Amino acid sequence: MTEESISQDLPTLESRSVFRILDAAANRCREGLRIIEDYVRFHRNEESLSSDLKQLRHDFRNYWKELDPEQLLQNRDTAGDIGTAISTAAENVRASLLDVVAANCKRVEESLRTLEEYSKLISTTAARGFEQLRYRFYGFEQELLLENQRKARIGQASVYFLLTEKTCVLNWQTTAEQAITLGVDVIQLREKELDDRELLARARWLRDATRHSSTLLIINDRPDIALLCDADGVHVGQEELCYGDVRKLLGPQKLIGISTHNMEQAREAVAAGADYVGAGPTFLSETKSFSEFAGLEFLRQMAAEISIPVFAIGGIGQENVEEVAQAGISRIAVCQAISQSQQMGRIIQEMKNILSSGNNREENRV
Ligand SMILES: Cc1ncc(COP(=O)(O)OP(=O)(O)O)c(N)n1
Ligand SMILES: Cc1nc(C(=O)O)sc1CCOP(=O)(O)O
Ligand SMILES: [Mg+2]
Repeated sequence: MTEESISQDLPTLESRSVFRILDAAANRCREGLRIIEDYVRFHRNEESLSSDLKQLRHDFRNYWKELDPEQLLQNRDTAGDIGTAISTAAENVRASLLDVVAANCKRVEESLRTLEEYSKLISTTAARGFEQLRYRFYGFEQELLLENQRKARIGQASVYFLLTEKTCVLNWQTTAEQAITLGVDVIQLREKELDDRELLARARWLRDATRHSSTLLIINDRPDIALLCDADGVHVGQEELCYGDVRKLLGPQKLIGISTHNMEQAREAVAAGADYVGAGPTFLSETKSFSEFAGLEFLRQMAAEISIPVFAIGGIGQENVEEVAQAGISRIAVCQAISQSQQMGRIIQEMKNILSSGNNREENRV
């Protein structure tokens, strides 16, 4: 039997069945890919993943053409398909967008396996092609679903603490331990003058201190240190490595935050796939000096447009967090409001209460 004409040796009835199976599997695969692509495009707004999925759909079409689409169509018999009347209760209910995506990931994988197996009767090229697409799609599924888990974790955060030793009134370890115990949602190790070994040792200490807490650990600037200490992610500014390169280093499970100072940078960060953004500087900061301030107006624009978590930053504390909340932002990143505080627990709770007030909550935005 030649590679491309195996089907001519099949009994007619079997050939017809094979074409029906392949036609149904191809439709299931195409439809599942489209559903996932719509989610990435319209909900996640991620250009890179969207174009990767579009390329996979394009490659799928090339292997599908190896199967004699005319034959598939001629042998379609939807009226005679007993499967159209069979469905389970679970198939008709989805609890969340993530459930829709997860269910369609499985639909795509199963249909690619069906195409791979039955194509072996018609075209070895197509069979091998569907096999490779299946392996590629497993990577997409991991990135899609793990990214959702990652985004869910940062999506719950409201108070994010930047830990810099020289700003602490207590020693840095005590400050960190108190902040974690008193409920900061994220702690970021932000040190610019330590040598790499001391920075890594400090990062590992913080990993141990946060491991059994609900506090996420982020490393500022350094994806290498974040990787070595198994941090939850890294935060990079406009001058550090770009999102795509950091994602190559950290893989799909780690959080990547990006600093933004204007709407163009914010849109770029969302399009790249950032898990969250910092937005500032808002007010005069004792920790870092700036020649210009994005201020509250930038926060109002961010609150109105940006779909991923936005952490306002820059000179924010108990005395002005209300203004941040009124601008529509429900998350803050602070350094000295916590590191200089003599009543850390009260400050953290008060800021959380103000940030959780009604008018600035993201879910209340229409
Ligand atoms: C949460 C958060 N937002 C913004 C920044 C600032 O990062 P960057 O612009 O890279 O400046 P440095 O902190 O590196 O001086 C941040 N660190 N965290
Ligand atoms: C590190 C940093 N980045 C900012 C930005 O706007 O990107 S503001 C800032 C300083 C944050 O410290 P504090 O809360 O003590 O002002
Ligand atoms: Mg930086």
